Amino acid sequence: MPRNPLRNKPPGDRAIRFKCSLQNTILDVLRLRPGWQEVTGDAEWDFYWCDVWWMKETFDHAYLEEHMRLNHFRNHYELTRKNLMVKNLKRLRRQLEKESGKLEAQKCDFFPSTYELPSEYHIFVDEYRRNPGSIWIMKPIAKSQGKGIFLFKRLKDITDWKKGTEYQPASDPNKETPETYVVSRYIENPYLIGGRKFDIRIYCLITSYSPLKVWLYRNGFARFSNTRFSLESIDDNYVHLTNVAIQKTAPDYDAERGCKWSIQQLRKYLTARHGQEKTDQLFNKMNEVFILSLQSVQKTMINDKHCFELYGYDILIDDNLKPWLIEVNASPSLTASSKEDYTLKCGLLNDTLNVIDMENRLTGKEKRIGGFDLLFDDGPVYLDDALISDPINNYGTTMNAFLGCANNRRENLRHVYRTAQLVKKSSN
Ligand SMILES: Nc1ncnc2c1ncn2[C@@H]1O[C@H](COP(=O)(O)OP(=O)(O)OP(=O)(O)O)[C@@H](O)[C@H]1O
Repeated sequence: MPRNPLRNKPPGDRAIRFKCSLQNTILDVLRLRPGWQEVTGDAEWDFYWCDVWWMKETFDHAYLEEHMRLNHFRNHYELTRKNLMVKNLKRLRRQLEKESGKLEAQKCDFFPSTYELPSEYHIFVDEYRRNPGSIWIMKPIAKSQGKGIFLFKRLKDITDWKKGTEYQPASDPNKETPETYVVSRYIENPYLIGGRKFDIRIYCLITSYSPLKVWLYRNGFARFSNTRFSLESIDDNYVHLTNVAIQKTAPDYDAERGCKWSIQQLRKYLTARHGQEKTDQLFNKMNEVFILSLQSVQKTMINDKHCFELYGYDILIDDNLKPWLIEVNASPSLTASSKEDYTLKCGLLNDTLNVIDMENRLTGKEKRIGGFDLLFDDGPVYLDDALISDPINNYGTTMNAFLGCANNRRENLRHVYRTAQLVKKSSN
């Protein structure tokens, strides 16, 4: 019997040959990995950190040997394209409502009301009219780093924009149809720290969709806006968009400070202000967001044992301590914006490679590998008490939520994961 059922190790004792399409921390990590050797061009490889274009253009024609591993699933975009993510989440909500009732379906209300434009324009207009005075945010589905995003209040802003050059297919001879956008309810009551808005980046590593196996990274970060939050100036992206790509162009941006907090810092702050229980509830709800969103695409994803995916989740917290899913990134930025950021990303990537285990060192029974905790393995994972120690550093385990009430811990967790269990049962 092989020790690890995935049996990644290439035959013989030769080096693990890797290819890498990116020129940032991942390349540094791969180059420093003992026993790994870089190959380029058409050379044969065992491990390829590719870009999403390679998946689209080449994967379907490539023959992959048993031990080869790739960092994307073929149709990763089911979760990472803004319009498809919402379509899949809406479907999950409908399914839960039909099978388990409205109350369970409400557990899926962690994404703001969203419509695809132009295809759902009329449904959006009905919703817009039912919510007079609300603020909406428009985002092109195929762009990132805040490009093309704007906020609006009046329907007229949309009609004017539709007439404008960005939307009109005629402005680009290669475009036959208008660019697809999503329009979402803008979360007008974000949780503020020092008067500033922030969002949270958390990493989840999926090593299989069937069965679903999810690893959660304990070290994420909060990204702050450089400018105090206000709803007066909805045209000011520095106030409303917290992505680093936008914030780093602000005139008073401090590159070394980088407007970032570690998750541990954030957790300490929230615990001091709201107490352990409320903070734990927030982090448990986030775990539920990760699991339900992944379950929403589980059946649609083309599972392939050669593939894994490191998703970057963007979560916004509102002033009621409710987490909102903003988007999921298939290629979360691996470029470091500061020394701390470089350390975090190198740690994340090294631990990712440790979980993928090309070296075939694991038994397959591990629940914690480096900074990763196993969150879901065809069902919620309950870590052994020995792994539960420091509530601040153990954010990802969910167990920490119940320190101090050990007897209730499992019961509470079962409650948190009830919906995930229902989804699993109904998918079988
Ligand atoms: N519905 C919303 N309510 C409030 N703020 C939002 C909402 N959607 C997005 N934002 C803000 O806008 C920023 C950019 O949004 P989003 O991440 O969807 O765009 P993007 O261009 O794909 O960015 P990324 O660089 O993360 O790929 C978020 O970081 C968040 O601060």
